[in-house]
Amino acid sequence: MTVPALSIRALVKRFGETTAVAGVDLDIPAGSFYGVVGPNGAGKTTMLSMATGLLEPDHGTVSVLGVDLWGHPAQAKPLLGVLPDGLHTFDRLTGAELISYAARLRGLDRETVRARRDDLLAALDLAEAGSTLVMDYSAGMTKKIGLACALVHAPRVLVLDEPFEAVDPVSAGAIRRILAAFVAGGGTVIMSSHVMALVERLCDHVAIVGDGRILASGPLAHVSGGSDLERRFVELVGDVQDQRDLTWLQRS
Ligand SMILES: Nc1ncnc2c1ncn2[C@@H]1O[C@H](COP(=O)(O)OP(=O)(O)OP(=O)(O)O)[C@@H](O)[C@H]1O
Repeated sequence: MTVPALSIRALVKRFGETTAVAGVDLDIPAGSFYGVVGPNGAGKTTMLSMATGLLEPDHGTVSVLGVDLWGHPAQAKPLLGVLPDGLHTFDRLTGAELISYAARLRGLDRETVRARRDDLLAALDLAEAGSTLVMDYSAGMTKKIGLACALVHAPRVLVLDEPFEAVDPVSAGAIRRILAAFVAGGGTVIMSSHVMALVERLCDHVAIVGDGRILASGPLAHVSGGSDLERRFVELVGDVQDQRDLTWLQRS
């Protein structure tokens, strides 16, 4: 069997009384486009943060293409490209400077940095915004520059927290094309999203997370079980329990 892109074992994270991730085991096949879905507060961001070296687990292991992430971070991290949730970045740099900075940190030479920076700015429709400070970017532009930084060193595995959030439809199309080409070229994409239709359209595998656990995982058709993903999602995580009518919103 080929080595999984990401292999998560017995992963646990607690914040005080809250168990955000409650013992997760998950294998993400290399070459897959893997969706991670779940209700608000299910533990997706916490799980992906631990799976990418941003947050230390209380317990458990993570391997990236067979390399122990927390044991050998210097070998494992270059394999990853990460778009974290709520990117906190050096926003007093311009977009172009930020990409160059990310690329230089990864040890790319100046000529490669310049060429890739220009390619990414053009492909993500940020060429004009390249000389604008990131602090003046819209939410969607900030997402796109974060994605450019995640891609610039040509990683093998991309882990993206809500990559389409706040992104306009034209830019979303560009991102979809970039990600599809990345997977077609042998890369692996792992993406969290709340948009079921998007996951159904893009992903070939999916995991449904609830209460810090994996409720279902595997090929999309298998998890959806002949139904649509949204229905399966609600079946597994449950609907809003108190569905009271906000009658005071009605004028007559
Ligand atoms: N730094 C933190 N300190 C305390 N509690 C936290 C922290 N980060 C996450 N949590 C808690 O852990 C749980 C899981 O949060 P997490 O952000 O991982 O969920 P999520 O599935 O990404 O949610 P969403 O879909 O809303 O982004 C929540 O109960 C949250 O309140």
